[in-house]
Amino acid sequence: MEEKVLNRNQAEGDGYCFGCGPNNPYGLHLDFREEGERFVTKKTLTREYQSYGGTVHGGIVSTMLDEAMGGYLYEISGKRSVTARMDVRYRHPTPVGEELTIAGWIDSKKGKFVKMKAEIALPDGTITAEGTATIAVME
Ligand SMILES: CCCCCCCCCCCCCC(=O)SCCNC(=O)CCNC(=O)[C@H](O)C(C)(C)COP(=O)(O)OP(=O)(O)OC[C@H]1O[C@@H](n2cnc3c(N)ncnc32)[C@H](O)[C@@H]1OP(=O)(O)O
Repeated sequence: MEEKVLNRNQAEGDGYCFGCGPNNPYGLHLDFREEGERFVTKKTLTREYQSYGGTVHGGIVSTMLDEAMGGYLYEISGKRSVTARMDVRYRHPTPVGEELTIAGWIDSKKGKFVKMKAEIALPDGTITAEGTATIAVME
């Protein structure tokens, strides 16, 4: 499948996005690629990002889902895309120290609002968290 390499340094700002900015020393450095009609990356988190022992903090889980959705729209539109509403279903604990596959995709569009979906999967295919969001694509 064709894979487009994205250069976030060309994006607005200074590369300090907490989710994807390459220059933020405290950021997650999520490096998404467009794969077909999905925005996908893999990430293994260390225990600096945990809540209960061995489990990724729920806020970080939400951030990764948010990034997969808002970041995708920003990437394909070139316009600032802000999250207006977001819902997360935490199905299973998301473990630290295991490779996570994070993916986002478009569900539907209505005017400037785009409904998005996202998920986090373990190597065995278990979905640990699902996100839905309404993202506003700004003019
Ligand atoms: C290296 C550099 C990289 C660059 C960075 C890449 C980053 C990528 C990161 C990406 C990931 C990180 C992403 C982030 O972290 S984005 C940061 C977090 N999000 C925000 O800060 C967004 C803040 N909110 C707003 O700016 C506005 O509220 C928006 C723009 C959303 C709407 O403002 P607007 O002025 O248009 O509307 P309004 O608020 O006056 O409301 C007016 C009407 O609009 C309708 N309406 C409104 N909302 C919804 C909705 N949810 N569903 C359905 N309808 C909705 C509704 O009819 C409403 O009327 P009422 O029903 O209220 O009467």
